[in-house]
Amino acid sequence: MTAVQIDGKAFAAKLREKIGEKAAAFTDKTGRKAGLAVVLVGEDPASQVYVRSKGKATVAAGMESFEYRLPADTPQDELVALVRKLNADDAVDGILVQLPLPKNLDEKAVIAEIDPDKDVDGITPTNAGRLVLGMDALVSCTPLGCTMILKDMLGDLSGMDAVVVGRSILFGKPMAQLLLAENCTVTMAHSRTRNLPEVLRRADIVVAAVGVPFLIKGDWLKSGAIVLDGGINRLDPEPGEEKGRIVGDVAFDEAVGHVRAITPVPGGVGATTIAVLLRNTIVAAYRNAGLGDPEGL
Ligand SMILES: Nc1nc(=O)c2c([nH]1)NC[C@@H]1CN(c3ccc(C(=O)N[C@@H](CCC(=O)O)C(=O)O)cc3)C=[N+]21
Ligand SMILES: [Mg+2]
Repeated sequence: MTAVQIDGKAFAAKLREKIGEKAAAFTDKTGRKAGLAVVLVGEDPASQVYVRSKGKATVAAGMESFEYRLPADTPQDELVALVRKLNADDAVDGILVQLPLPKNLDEKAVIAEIDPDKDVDGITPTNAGRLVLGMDALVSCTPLGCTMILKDMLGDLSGMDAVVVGRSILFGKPMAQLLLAENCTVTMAHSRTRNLPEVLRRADIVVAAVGVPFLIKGDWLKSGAIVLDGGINRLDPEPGEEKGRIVGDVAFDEAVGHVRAITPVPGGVGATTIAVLLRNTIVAAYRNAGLGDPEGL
């Protein structure tokens, strides 16, 4: 079997078109653009890839982008003060603090400061709780994008065996909740899982984001599997390359000849993540402006 390559860029482009319309309508109704604030502390490589794609996409969608780049040794109280300032700023509808934070910072304490109504990553205790309880919530962009891709491809996911590889607050945990809500049988695998190939063997759906290049081998996957690769790993540069290539967590070249469908890296899940971030920002902007939910997103 040769897999369908899922075109994350095309999926994202369709979503961005709808978002652009909502953003324009928001500006008509309120007299200002919806705004997204991004805070990057230090130099995490995956975060740098994200920030680069994000600023451009935000402006292209008719929204405003506010970027804060802070040194890795920024003190806790300064970062908290910035988050509080953004919480209070009416021009800011969404706040994204890039994770992981440098080790000298208390990540949980920073996250708890974010206004849940501006929490476009869905990582505050309020939004995480609301997701688990099946209430309306802002939900982390990568897992929400993966769910949108799966539903677009398959329609009903009921009864499917899904394996989520990774258990982070941004990816694995919300991903598992979203798949549960779609009536999948969900298994969560992670760095202490004993026999990952065996766990993966029965998966109809594999969703991975752990940050280990090529961790998942082609022959670990069953031939009918649908594979969404959320890994963003920069390899060391090959001779003649200035920067290393960005690759996923799945050995794509092996898997592509084997499974039913797979997302490439780049151009798959990551491309969708950005569009979902804009989606969450416009949803937050509408709700906070008292305009209700924008339709069709
Ligand atoms: N609080 C927080 N929320 C996040 O969602 C978050 C984070 N922290 N920290 C870093 C990771 C990484 N991440 C990416 C999302 C999209 C691309 C992306 O745009 N990828 C494109 C372009 C890649 C390229 O430029 O080559 C693609 O895969 O096609 C990359 C990386 C979000 N993260
Ligand atoms: Mg893990």
